Amino acid sequence: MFGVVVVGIGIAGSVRIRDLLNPLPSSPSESLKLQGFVSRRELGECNGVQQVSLKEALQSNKVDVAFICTDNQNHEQSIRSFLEAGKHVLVEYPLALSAQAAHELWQLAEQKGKVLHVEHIELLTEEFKQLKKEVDGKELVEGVLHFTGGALDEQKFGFPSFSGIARITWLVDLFGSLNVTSARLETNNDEKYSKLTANFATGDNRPLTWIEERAPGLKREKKVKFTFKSGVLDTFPPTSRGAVGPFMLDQNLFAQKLLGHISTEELAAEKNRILHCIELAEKIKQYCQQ
Ligand SMILES: NC(=O)C1=CN([C@@H]2O[C@H](COP(=O)(O)OP(=O)(O)OC[C@H]3O[C@@H](n4cnc5c(N)ncnc54)[C@H](O)[C@@H]3O)[C@@H](O)[C@H]2O)C=CC1
Ligand SMILES: C=CC1=C(C)/C(=C/c2[nH]c(/C=C3N=C(/C=C4\NC(=O)C(C)=C4C=C)C(C)=C\3CCC(=O)O)c(CCC(=O)O)c2C)NC1=O
Repeated sequence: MFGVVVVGIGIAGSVRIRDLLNPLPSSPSESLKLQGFVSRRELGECNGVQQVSLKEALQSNKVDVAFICTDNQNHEQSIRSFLEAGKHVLVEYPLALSAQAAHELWQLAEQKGKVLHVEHIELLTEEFKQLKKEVDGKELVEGVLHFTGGALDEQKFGFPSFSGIARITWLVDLFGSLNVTSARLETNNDEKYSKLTANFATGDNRPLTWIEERAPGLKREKKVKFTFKSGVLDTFPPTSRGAVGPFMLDQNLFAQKLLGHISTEELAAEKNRILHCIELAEKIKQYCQQ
């Protein structure tokens, strides 16, 4: 059994508590036991789970694992503290808000011999799995991924290439390692509007464009237009709702890592993808600030 604390009780943290309290029968998640949660607010109790202080969570020998579900700007500090205290860590993406911090945190986890898992529900949705099937085996000519969504506070969630890292992860998972060729950010502070445009080249030197557009009230939506030698893909293939939600799938994967059931090859591939995506986010930020 691994004792767990959840840190940060917003949307993601609440889903984590729900899923920890209701593990799928006979799934790896049954080896996780929720011991408490950490919040800056005085919540006392949440679904029968006790609030604990950050200090208690770090020091308690009943806690083996921390789920970090706070705003992005807090991830680095929280991960560092829990790893230093000898705990395994699951963190909601993005791992950190700079490539350097990401590398340091990974090094620390390895030094401490602890699992550092970066949630990646964007790869675990039925929508993405179907898209990946469609794309598999096709030869890309050029492509665009356009995301729209509500405004995010940059103070809390970081530069848009980091808060939007799930879109980079999609492109890397579909088309392999990428290079950033240019990027720009347009903003209108009065309207809390931001539009990031990043241009990539694939390993075969094919162009990919990512647009991340955010403003209050903008609907959370993704559009793709992938031109292949064999034709254009510009609608998402139809999907049925998966039997198990993406956060639960991610939690099961994490539990399998704790149990030592994931191969070293798979772990290394995941680490490479995560660090590669963070490096792309960093390069995009640099281009935008030039
Ligand atoms: N909402 C979602 O569907 C998904 C969220 N994520 C990630 O999950 C993280 C949280 O996102 P949301 O839950 O959507 O945001 P949110 O704003 O609803 O929740 C963040 C919570 O963390 C708390 N918090 C911040 N600093 C803290 C600290 N030092 N100690 C304790 N609590 C602290 C805030 O008060 C807030 O309640 C982000 O990293 C986000 O990228 C990732 C995938 C999906
Ligand atoms: C309803 C309001 C709503 C909010 C405020 C919300 C926030 C939100 N959703 C995210 C990702 C995500 N959110 C979801 C899914 C959900 N997340 C949910 O809160 C719910 C209800 C679902 C529905 C099943 C998924 C699958 C991702 C991964 C990225 C993606 O594929 O879009 C992220 C991480 C950053 C990002 O990739 O944009 C945030 C902050 N999502 C929402 O849907």
